[in-house]
Amino acid sequence: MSAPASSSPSSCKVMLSKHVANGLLQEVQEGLKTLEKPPHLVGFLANHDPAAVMYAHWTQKTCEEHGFKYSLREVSRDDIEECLIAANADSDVDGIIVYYPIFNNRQDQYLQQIVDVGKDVEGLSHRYIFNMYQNIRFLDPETKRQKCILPCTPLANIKILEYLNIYNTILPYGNRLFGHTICVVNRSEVVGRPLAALLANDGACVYSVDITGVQKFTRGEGLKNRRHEIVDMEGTTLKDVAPLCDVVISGVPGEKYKFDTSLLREGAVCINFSSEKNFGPEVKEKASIYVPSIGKVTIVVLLRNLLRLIQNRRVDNVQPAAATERPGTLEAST
Ligand SMILES: NC(=O)C1=CN([C@@H]2O[C@H](COP(=O)(O)OP(=O)(O)OC[C@H]3O[C@@H](n4cnc5c(N)ncnc54)[C@H](O)[C@@H]3O)[C@@H](O)[C@H]2O)C=CC1
Ligand SMILES: Nc1nc(=O)c2c([nH]1)NC[C@@H]1CN(c3ccc(C(=O)N[C@@H](CCC(=O)O)C(=O)O)cc3)C=[N+]21
Repeated sequence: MSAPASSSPSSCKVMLSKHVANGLLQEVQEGLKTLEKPPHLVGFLANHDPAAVMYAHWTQKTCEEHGFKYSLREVSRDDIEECLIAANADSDVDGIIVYYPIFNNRQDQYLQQIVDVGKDVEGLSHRYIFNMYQNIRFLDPETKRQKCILPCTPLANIKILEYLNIYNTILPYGNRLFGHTICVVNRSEVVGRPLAALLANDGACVYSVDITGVQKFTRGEGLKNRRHEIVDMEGTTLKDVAPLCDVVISGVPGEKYKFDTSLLREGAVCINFSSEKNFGPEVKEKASIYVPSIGKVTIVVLLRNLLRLIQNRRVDNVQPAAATERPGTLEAST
């Protein structure tokens, strides 16, 4: 019996993030083999935010399953500053993650700057954020042996786009998104804005959409600029830009928000990083590929960042004359 011609099954491929996570995990396992002892990640929990508690426990589980040591330190917010200073000085601690929000104001940014650059697994230190926006990829631009740390959720989105071959490896590293038009719905300082900047730095034309409007991030005509520039698109809304995009990435918090899939270009790639489902089931009628969540990749990226910190530290400890060893596998890609 053949299927009725009128209702052929949807041709959308639903891609689960575990496939990307498993590939990255292999890379992480290779890196682990080169170490004498398991890397030690310390998580500081100083709030009762359910999302943070869940993320912490989930990170712990992933660490323990894959040969990393994880310590969760639940502290009062009045003690967090001193605890961070102590962890910076403790040679038993390789990486530090602080779960936010804690004060939910500028004091959180202050705390982000206390974590030692050599232990900052989330790349929240000013130096990493500056280098990211400025499109400076190495801590040592001359010798290119120490890669900068990138924030986990934006980098997880990039790893998914690489897996989906949206990154075109025929093009040189740094230009591989040239020709793509990407919509990012969310412009928070922790995910949406860094993500838009990273994608534009890699050559994409990015429409960054938030509750206040649309901004366009690009490297200019023919990628003439070294880093992205931002233009405010006054009077433009999601309705105008979404149909232009071959990739749509959405991360709006709250269960009420739904991306209007009637705006999607036929065959667009759709990725959701919100903890809620920003795309309804009808997305499959329009999209070519739909990635419903990315959390698993985010956590593996966190572990990869931790290994990179250890690698960077190793390079730091080698005398320049002896520093002829080639960068390891972890430094070979983004
Ligand atoms: N899967 C992962 O690895 C991670 C997921 N998340 C999730 O991502 C979501 C966003 O987190 P944050 O960026 O920290 O939140 P946030 O509240 O700081 O930012 C939300 C952003 O969405 C925009 N927005 C809200 N309503 C909108 C609307 N109707 N139309 C267009 N834009 C709108 C806001 O303007 C803002 O730019 C949450 O669900 C969070 O749980 C966050 C971090 C990691
Ligand atoms: N310094 C810091 N960095 C963070 O990245 C951070 C934080 N603080 N504080 C708390 C929030 C919350 N957060 C989430 C991560 C994954 C999902 C998520 O949705 N994960 C799964 C679904 C979870 C499930 O299995 O049910 C997924 O995307 O597949 C949600 C929320 C990170 N946060």
